Amino acid sequence: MLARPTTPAARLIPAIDTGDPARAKVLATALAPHCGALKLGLELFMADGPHAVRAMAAVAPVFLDLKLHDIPNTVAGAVRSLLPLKPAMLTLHGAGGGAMIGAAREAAEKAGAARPVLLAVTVLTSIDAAALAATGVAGGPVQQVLRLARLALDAGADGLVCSPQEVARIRDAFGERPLLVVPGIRPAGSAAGDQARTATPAEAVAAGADWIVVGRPVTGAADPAAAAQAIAESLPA
Ligand SMILES: O=c1ccn([C@@H]2O[C@H](COP(=O)(O)O)[C@@H](O)[C@H]2O)c(=O)[nH]1
Repeated sequence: MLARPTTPAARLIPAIDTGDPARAKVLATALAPHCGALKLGLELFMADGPHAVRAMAAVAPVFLDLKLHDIPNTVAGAVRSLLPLKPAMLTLHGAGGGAMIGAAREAAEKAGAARPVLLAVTVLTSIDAAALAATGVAGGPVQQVLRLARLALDAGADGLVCSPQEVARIRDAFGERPLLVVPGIRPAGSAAGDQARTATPAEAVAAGADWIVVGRPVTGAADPAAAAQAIAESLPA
């Protein structure tokens, strides 16, 4: 399994969000020397599938963010189908429940020591308190993140995806054991876009994030490698 990062640069996971495989290759090649892993999500996977994963894995560990969410049997099958691609990290949706996460863990164990880190997505970082309430969930984002975190960790998830605004509360409740991967990161002065629960890279790491996921502030910069380096340099040692 991918080990916890030990240097500031290794904490950074740029999100390679593009449907253009050629652009993805350019970004991955430029950013690989400045990060701990590269995130490949739905946009690129829908466009280029397993080929994109193999191409990215040739330059850096791959955080495959597909947010699997289905009945346990189907998610276990999806995990088995993904294992030959050797993703370093893989996301499941925490709202899929304990049986789904347990089935995913059992399927992932087939890869032995090389299995991917299994991360449960809690409450998407684009969702604010009002949007969460509109889905019928009682309590605010922090309460729901802690509820889903307990369920996921008890069911066999290695860690969680949460916003920087819940990191300290998760550390208080669950200690150092869960691996925390944190999107919703915005360097000072950068546009929030559709992200609702945000913090700066340094704030997220100071709160206890293991990895930070940064997409547009890096990939939309004139020099993505320089933007990644600047973020790494802003992090506590
Ligand atoms: O709750 C979540 C889960 C995943 N993401 C992903 O992270 C990146 C963030 O990109 P930005 O451009 O920095 O906003 C993106 O790939 C999301 O799919 C998330 O933002 N929030």
